[in-house]
Amino acid sequence: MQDELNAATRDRIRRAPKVVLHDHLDGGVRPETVVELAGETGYHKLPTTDAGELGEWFVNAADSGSLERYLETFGHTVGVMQSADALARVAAECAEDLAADGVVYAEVRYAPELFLESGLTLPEVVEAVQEGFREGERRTAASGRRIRMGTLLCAMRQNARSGEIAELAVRYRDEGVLGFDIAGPEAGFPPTRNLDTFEYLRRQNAHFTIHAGEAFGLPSIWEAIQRCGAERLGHGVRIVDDITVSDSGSVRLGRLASYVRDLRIPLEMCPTSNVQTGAAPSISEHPIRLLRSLYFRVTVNTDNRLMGGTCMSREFTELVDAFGYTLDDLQWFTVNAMKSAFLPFDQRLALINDVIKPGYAALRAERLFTQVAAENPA
Ligand SMILES: O=c1[nH]cnc2c1ncn2[C@@H]1O[C@H](CO)[C@@H](O)[C@H]1O
Ligand SMILES: [Zn+2]
Repeated sequence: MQDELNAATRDRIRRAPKVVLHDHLDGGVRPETVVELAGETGYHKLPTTDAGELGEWFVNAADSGSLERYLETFGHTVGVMQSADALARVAAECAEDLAADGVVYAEVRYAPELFLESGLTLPEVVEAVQEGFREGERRTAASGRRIRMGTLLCAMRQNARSGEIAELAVRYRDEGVLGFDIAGPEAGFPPTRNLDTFEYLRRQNAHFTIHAGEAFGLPSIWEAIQRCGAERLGHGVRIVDDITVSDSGSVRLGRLASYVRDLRIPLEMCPTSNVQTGAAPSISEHPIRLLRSLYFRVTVNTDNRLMGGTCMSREFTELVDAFGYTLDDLQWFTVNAMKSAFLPFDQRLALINDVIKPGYAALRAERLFTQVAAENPA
């Protein structure tokens, strides 16, 4: 009976309240929208103008085994998002799509510096996206669902604009920008290139996460935490390199892995994306299983819904199929994510107690009543 109540079926996964902390705006555009915006803006470089084919093209091209080649696919989404209207549309649709998948709280990130090709300024980019997220929240509410959107601004590791982007994040902190991130190719661009930026953010009491331990190993995670002061790790999968599991099954954590676990540093894990970039060999061999079993602060995320052909429900489904996770596990990941959000503490607590826990409880209880109904047919 307990198993029955706790079973994570496809339908329940979709309806369960979910939280995503690591989702890129320019990695989650609807293929139809890419095609339409390309037509409107005269962007001629798309490999096809058939939306179905384009969606498949993104997934296949991103399935490259290399982060650098994975990132090349963003040229097409970034290319069609160069106007305020395009940015607002993509942001509104992002909120709607996440909400339709049962996401109740999302932190979505993007790099403002990539959207200046047609003359927008950095503040204009941020304002357009914020307006789009607000519109998406309104449309979602009108459809009877609820989603709360937060924004993270990324600086690109290969560019030298992180100071400016951090200032932008601080300037818009009361308008829904909750934090900062460093994204882009990891190898050759250590986060310590931006030490001044991180010091500035700490002086401002601002939040930041860093993509680390995805395409590069432990030194990158160590730098992100100990030299830069990252509160969360984007991916962080390579932390397993500091964990030894003996043949008998006993586990030894190195000092960095212990530190990450002891301080409850959130790992923004993105299973599908990690397989696509070669950071993990397959879902069934993904380090998330070991890290979850050791009670690291693991969260589950989409990274790029377009490039991964994915959504939160699909990420959860893959994990349920691979590891036999139940609703209890999915609730644990979701509460972990909500605890780790850059939203103020009182609001995080309210979302956990008033939305997430009751949502999972209702799913378990439903099964209880169908059972009773089946035993006592009218
Ligand atoms: O998994 C990732 N690792 C590193 N960088 C990424 C990943 N996914 C997307 N981006 C980069 O972040 C930028 C801002 O959204 C994207 O344009 C892409 O270049
Ligand atoms: Zn990412």
